[in-house]
Amino acid sequence: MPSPVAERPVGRIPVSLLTGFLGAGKTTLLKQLMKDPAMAGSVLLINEFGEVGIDHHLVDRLDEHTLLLDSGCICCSVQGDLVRALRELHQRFSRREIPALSRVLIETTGLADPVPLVGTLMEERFVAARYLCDGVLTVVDAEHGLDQLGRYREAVRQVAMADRLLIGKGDLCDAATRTRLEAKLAALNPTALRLEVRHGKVPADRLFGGGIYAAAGKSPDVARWLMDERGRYRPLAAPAGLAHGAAVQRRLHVERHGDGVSSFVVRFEAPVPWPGFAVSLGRILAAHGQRLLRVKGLMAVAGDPQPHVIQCVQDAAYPPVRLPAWPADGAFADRCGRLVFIARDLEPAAVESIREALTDLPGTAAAMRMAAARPLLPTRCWLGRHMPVGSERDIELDAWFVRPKRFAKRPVIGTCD
Ligand SMILES: Nc1nc2c(ncn2[C@@H]2O[C@H](COP(=O)(O)OP(=O)(O)OP(=O)(O)O)[C@@H](O)[C@H]2O)c(=O)[nH]1
Repeated sequence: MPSPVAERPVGRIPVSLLTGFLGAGKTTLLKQLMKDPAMAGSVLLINEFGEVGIDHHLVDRLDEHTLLLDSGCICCSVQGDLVRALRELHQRFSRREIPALSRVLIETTGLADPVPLVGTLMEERFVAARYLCDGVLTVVDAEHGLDQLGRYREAVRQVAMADRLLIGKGDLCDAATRTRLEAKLAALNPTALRLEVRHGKVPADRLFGGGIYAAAGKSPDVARWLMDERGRYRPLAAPAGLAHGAAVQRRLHVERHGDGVSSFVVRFEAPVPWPGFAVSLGRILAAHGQRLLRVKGLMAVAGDPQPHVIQCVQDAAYPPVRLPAWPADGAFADRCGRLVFIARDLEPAAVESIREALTDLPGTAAAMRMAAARPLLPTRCWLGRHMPVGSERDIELDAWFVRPKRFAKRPVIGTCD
């Protein structure tokens, strides 16, 4: 019997929102999910915060069924971008330019407020007649989730609106933190099905088919938020000039997220020496981690033709992986490394010092001395002060670990499968 996910829907096309705070593990889940045969015929819409998109390079299925919503924050431009994308998708489907759609899956930015997205799916005339919102899937970072729920309104709404709470990074979280997280999730959303996700692995048939999205059964806040949302976007629907539209979007963005969130990109003209880069990034995370919500990018590393994917959340750096090749188009076609930073309340002087630290990377010997002085950097470059390295040939790289070869036990940086 075919899985319910693969069945051709009668009438409206089901749409699911995949949300979760910055770095929670949405793309990791998407990457796994897209390998599931049950997802055949589904279309992905990927939205990212920040000028340079990374996520779509990490999901293998990059074809006409993966669309980028790359003009900023999806929840603040929902009437424009999302509606336009769904409209075009449906028109292409109606003209038989693309095969039947079994489902649309929208990966939101980590800062997205799901309320306007769900509101639009349920109420925008064109969309609601052709699509149905059948689920909000929220990935929760077991390592940082509690802190994020305490500090960010967006994280609270993502959890409260969920039909499924997908708890990832359980391997990085101690038992006491996990117990407190579970209690917080139960208070915010007692009815959502909670599923454990290990490195993005969860069966597709546990995620979908929950029926039409409804506020009933969720916290009373959910119905109130959806009600408040009604009419909020009317100014955008009015025949307004582009400048006016952008101003309204900017106002909505500040209303939703405050004006302290910023994003900037650091571009690298040449491949970086890994030890100097790892130590410098580790020092940046240690100094600014609380205000750095997310750092991610692709890096060109000296001596390696493959791009390295860099992933950090607050002051945690995750093991880098290699992509098989540089993207052939888009911003990374020039094969220059770029890091996208998303920060909250990071003053301009701090941004400048981050840029400087990454522009002026230390040589390998200096990096080793710096690492020896700070052995607990988030990028754990390790080298005993009394174990001098003769030459770069003596150094082994193992993810963020940089050490003399004679101490290396495990293989070097992994690849993105
Ligand atoms: N140890 C561990 N790491 C994980 C797990 N899930 C995700 N990660 C890592 O967390 C980092 C961020 O994951 P992403 O999937 O990129 O997070 P995201 O939610 O898509 O990030 P944004 O789109 O920037 O909001 C990556 O380095 C992942 O490999 C997990 O279950 N365990």
